[in-house]
Amino acid sequence: MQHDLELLNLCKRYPGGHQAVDNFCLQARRGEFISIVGPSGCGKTTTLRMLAGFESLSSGRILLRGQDIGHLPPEQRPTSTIFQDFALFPHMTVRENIAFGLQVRRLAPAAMKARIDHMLGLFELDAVAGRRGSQLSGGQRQRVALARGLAVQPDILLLDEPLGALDANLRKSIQHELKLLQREVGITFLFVTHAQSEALVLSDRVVVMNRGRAEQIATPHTLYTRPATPFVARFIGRNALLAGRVQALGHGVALVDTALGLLKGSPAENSGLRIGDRALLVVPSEAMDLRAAPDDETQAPEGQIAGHVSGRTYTGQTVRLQVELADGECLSIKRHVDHADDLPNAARVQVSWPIAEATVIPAGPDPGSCL
Ligand SMILES: Nc1ncnc2c1ncn2[C@@H]1O[C@H](COP(=O)(O)OP(=O)(O)OP(=O)(O)O)[C@@H](O)[C@H]1O
Repeated sequence: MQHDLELLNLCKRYPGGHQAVDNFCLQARRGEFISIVGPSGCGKTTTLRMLAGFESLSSGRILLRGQDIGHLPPEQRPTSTIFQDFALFPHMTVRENIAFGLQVRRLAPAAMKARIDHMLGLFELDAVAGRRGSQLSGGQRQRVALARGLAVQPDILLLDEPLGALDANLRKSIQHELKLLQREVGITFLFVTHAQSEALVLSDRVVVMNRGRAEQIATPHTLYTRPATPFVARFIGRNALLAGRVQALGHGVALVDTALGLLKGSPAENSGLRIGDRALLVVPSEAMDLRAAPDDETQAPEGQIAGHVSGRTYTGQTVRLQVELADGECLSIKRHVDHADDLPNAARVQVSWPIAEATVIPAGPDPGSCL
């Protein structure tokens, strides 16, 4: 199958030697909504700018439907970019802003008018078509930016934190519109965001970037349930990470010898784990079950861990109980507010999880993130 977009071993080394993007690879299907998330400075914007042509590649290739576009100037690439500040021309009207890219592409006047009218209708901007960019609300400016980006009928829409400047309510409603729009126009979206939850809600797949590299590219569900690296396990969702060594492997189960006893999980696919390897058992907070320890049990049964409740935070219908373990580590476990008082502070508890819902991954090098 030919991919819509292929990024092959993209590298960017800025003058001065900083490696901002390091062998970044991604293949996207036509119409996919892909987000790139990662800590500040990990190379998200640089990747997007290389795609748009605003930044040169140090090495690597960008293929669009098989054609190498990596060395074309921005105006010759079939991409549109929407930036966080929307970059509208404040002195131009909404209509003129949308017309801009079409004029650059020298569209015939009749075709241009038809295209602009269609965009004004699609984004419900007819009523403000004559207003200047400086006279619009945040939401309207965002819609003009989208209309301007899509008017040129790009093959790929690149979005760099396009919702970052909006307040929380507007952001939610525009998120929804963006998803509907993407389905309607059917083109590939590449979306850079700091907001992990936004990426997980909107995307077909998410790229988790760290230090210029794609650590894992997967569906939101897989990232949550099967993180492939220690960085992803720390960055996505709320996971407990228990360090140890693999003691046994077989039948889809890995037995890990940890400071808290022998614990079980499911080895990550293609992890190459072997007996004796240093490993992390990753247990999602949602998978953890908590119960009071029976008085006559001083140690947790095999496969479970013992601790005591050391604090709680109420968040509406749910409570997060902090559970301190024997090694001093703390877990945060969600519980319905109705069951929170069953386990008062200082109560001795046992924590268990379904083996299939915990993932065992290689411990890897020490964790780190971009500075
Ligand atoms: N023009 C430049 N010259 C030198 N270094 C740069 C330049 N632009 C970015 N960098 C560096 O490259 C790295 C990646 O930057 P980039 O803007 O791609 O990160 P990011 O993941 O988008 O960050 P943020 O989430 O903070 O926007 C950073 O360390 C940054 O300081």
